[in-house]
Parts: sequence; structure tokens; C-alpha cells
Amino acid sequence: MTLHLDDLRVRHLGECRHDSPLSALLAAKRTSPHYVAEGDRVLLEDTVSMLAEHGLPPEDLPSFEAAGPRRRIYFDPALVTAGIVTCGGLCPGLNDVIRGLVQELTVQYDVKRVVGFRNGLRGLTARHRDDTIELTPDRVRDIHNAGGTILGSSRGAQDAEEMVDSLLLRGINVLFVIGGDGGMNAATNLAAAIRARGLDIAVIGVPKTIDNDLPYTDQSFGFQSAFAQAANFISSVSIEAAASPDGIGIVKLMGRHSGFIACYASLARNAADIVLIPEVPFALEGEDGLLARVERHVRSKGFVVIVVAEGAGQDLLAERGLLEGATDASGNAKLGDIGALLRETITAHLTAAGLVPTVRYIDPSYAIRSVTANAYDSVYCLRLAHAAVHAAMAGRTETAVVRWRRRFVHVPMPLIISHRNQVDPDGDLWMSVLEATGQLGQQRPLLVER
Ligand SMILES: Nc1ncnc2c1ncn2[C@@H]1O[C@H](COP(=O)(O)OP(=O)(O)OP(=O)(O)O)[C@@H](O)[C@H]1O
Ligand SMILES: O=P(O)(O)OC[C@H]1O[C@](O)(CO)[C@@H](O)[C@@H]1O
Ligand SMILES: [Mg+2]
Repeated sequence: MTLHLDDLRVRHLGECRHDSPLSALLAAKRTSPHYVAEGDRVLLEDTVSMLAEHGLPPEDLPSFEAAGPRRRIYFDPALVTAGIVTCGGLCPGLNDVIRGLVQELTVQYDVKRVVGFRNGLRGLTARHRDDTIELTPDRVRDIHNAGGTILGSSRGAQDAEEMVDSLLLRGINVLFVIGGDGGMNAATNLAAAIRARGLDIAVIGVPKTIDNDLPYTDQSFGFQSAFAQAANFISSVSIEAAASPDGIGIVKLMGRHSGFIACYASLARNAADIVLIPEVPFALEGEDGLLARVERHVRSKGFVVIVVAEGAGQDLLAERGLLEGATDASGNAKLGDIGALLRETITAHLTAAGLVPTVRYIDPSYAIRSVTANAYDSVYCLRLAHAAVHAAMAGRTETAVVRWRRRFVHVPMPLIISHRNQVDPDGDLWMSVLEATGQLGQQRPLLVER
């Protein structure tokens, strides 16, 4: 998709007429290698060839508005009531973001009231809108020490008009939606409904997903904590597999459509022989199929470790009638158990080949996303929260705050949901996985024409 400068402009509610309480901090600031001034922009692309292809002067190249505090702001903080909602699956760092938002709003901007809507967007429906949590600095002081979200979360559709009514009834001027692709979709619809009614309410998204499947963000917060935890399970399974004759270790990791967790967790331990992700189809049968490869590994090395993303090989399950074709409350496809299929077919294949396999299959499932954010993610969450508050107070709306090429920037929400971020089979991450696993060293990478 070719993007132009105009596609990357974010919406403003109006002119910034108030002095920011942070303006003194900004007085002498200019763009530097470590700071982007509020009038400057951050390039979308970062290679000479991609930039040259546009044939445009620098100021016309596709670029993002820099995040960060502004000298002048749109909202009078004394009149602001902020709302926060977390939606979709859990992700390490949710509490860190909530804490950062509340602290920045109340301490720096002196916003008097922050309201937490409970249990996801369900908390914005007529039935649940009065069941909120008052978020004060005291209430959030220690919440980052635990995983999950103190607000609760949920899946399932809600009516945008009903949610706008809730914002009006609760006197919300700025709403922070912390969510994944679904949450950002819902926030976009909500912002459109607010705009259609001509209301003065800012909607700011903080993208959240352990799957790292949202585009225009380097990596989503919590992803690093989640894959670090996943890597521990890879270590366990490889120790088990190595200690058993004809040992087979299989770890299935979350990643509905994107195999980032499987790739990064595998690279973190460098113990996997085979990594399977949704983006790279594979065959079970045939000389270059998975079963033959597993057999070769077992015969040469004595054991094999396979890391499989939950969304990989869904076509193989469908062929065998093992997919229900059902969806969850948010419309996400329910997946079949690729780990179980691997366990069964590998056991049968090796047994028929005269081996006596010992199979260890671990599905850590929720255990990787319910963890507390690690120190790196905590810093990241706090900085995203600061950026989100600055964006909201400056009257940005339908805008997500992300880190892009190490800078914090504003992305129009429609862009964040325009497509899915996936591992590129022609990109350098997958290349690293092939190099690290040795999948490349065999006849061909495990990318099988089917
Ligand atoms: N296309 C959509 N339009 C409007 N609302 C949506 C859409 N998709 C999802 N939602 C709503 O957004 C909320 C969160 O969506 P979902 O359950 O898919 O999780 P998510 O935000 O994608 O997070 P994650 O992928 O990390 O679990 C749900 O309440 C859901 O109803
Ligand atoms: O069981 P739940 O809560 O619906 O969530 C499972 C899904 O949520 C995610 O963690 C994030 O979308 C996926 O990796 C996983 O498939
Ligand atoms: Mg999602």
C-alpha cells in the first residue's frame, strides 16, 4: 500500500488555546537525535531507495506527526474528565499504561477526574456504564506490580451510539482505548459516531496485542514480556526432549494470524529445530514435508524441538475436518489445535518408521500473556501513556500513539486497522529464524509449495 503525506495526518478537535503546564519544559527544545520538535515529522520509510522512489522534497515525503507535549493545548485541564477502557485479550503492561495515564493526567495536567470503565467496551453500554472505578494516583500506585488489568477486559460487540451516550452521561471529554485490532476498530467507529454528532470528545488509542499484529508500530507493548515467558517453555521442552530417546518437544504459542511470538521466543533460546508460523504454509507429507524432516532430525541428532504458532497449519486441520469454523464473541475465528495434530501425526509417522518416540507437548497458552510486564515493557508503557495524554490534551482524536523507528508518533486510527502486521517470509526476521534453526541448512527452507 503506497501512503502519501495526507494519509498520515491526524484529526484535531480544534485550535489549541490554552497554555500547557509543560510549556516551560519545552521552551528551548529543538529537534535532535533524541528529540523531535512538535513541528517536525518522523519519516514513514527509512531506506534511501524507498525515499528516492517518491521523488519528492523531504517535507512532502510520507511522515508521521511526532508525539509528545505541546506548548499550547486544546482542553482546559480543569474542565476535563478522562475515561480509560481496556479491551480484548490480556497483555503484559496493561496496568502500567493505566497507571501512566492516571499519573500524567492528574499530576502533570492537574486533571481532576479519571474514570475507569470496567470489563472492556461492555463497560460503556447502558447496562454497565455506572459501574466505574475512580482512578486516582493512590488507587493506581502499585498496580504495575501485577499482570492483567485492574479494569477488567472483554470481547463482544457494542453499539457505538450507546457508547457515545455513556460518554456524554459520564461527562467524558477524553477517552483512552487500550486495545488490539478489534479495540482499535471499535474506537474508530466510536470516534466516527462522536464526530457525526459534532461532539467535543477526543478518542486516543493505545495499541495493545501480544501477537504484535498491528501495523505502524515497532512492536506492541507487552510483546517482549510475553515472548520472554514463552522462551522459558521452549527451554523446558528442549531439556525434556533432549533427555528422552527419540525425544520430540513441541511448544504451541499464541499468535492467531502472526507468528512473531514463535519467531522471537525461538530466537531468544535458539533451541528450536523447526519453527512453524501462520505466514509460511507447510506440508506434513512428502520428502520435504514436516514428518520427513522430523524423522531426519531424530535420526541424526536424537531429538527435535518444534515451536508452532497456534495459527499455523490451520489449512491442515481444515482438510481433516478438525476446524469448527466458529468465531468468538468479537468475531475472531476459533482455531483448531495444531499442536495436537503435530503430536499425533509425528508419533504415528515415527512409530511406523520403527522409532519409539517420547513426545512432550506444552501449550503454555494464557501463561505467557498474564505475566507482569518486564522492566523494558514497563518503561515503554509509561512513555506510551505520556504520549497518549499529550495527544489527548492537545485535541488529537481518532489517533493512536505508537513507537515507530524508535520515535513516538501519532498514527491515524484508520491506518492502524488498515491491515495486519505479519512476519514477512521474505523479510529479515524470518531469515534469522531460518538461519538460527538450520531450517535453511537443509535442502530448502520449510516453505513448501502445496
Ligand atoms: N470490527 C469491529 N468493529 C467494532 N468493534 C469491534 C470490531 N472488532 C472488535 N470489536 C470490539 O472491540 C473489542 C475488542 O476486540 P477483540 O476482542 O477482537 O480484541 P482486540 O482488541 O483485538 O485485542 P486482542 O487481539 O489483543 O485480543 C470487543 O469488545 C469487540 O466487540
Ligand atoms: O482465549 P481468548 O481470551 O479469546 O484469547 C486468545 C487469543 O488472544 C490473543 O492472545 C490475542 O489476540 C491471541 O494470541 C489468542 O489467540
Ligand atoms: Mg485482536
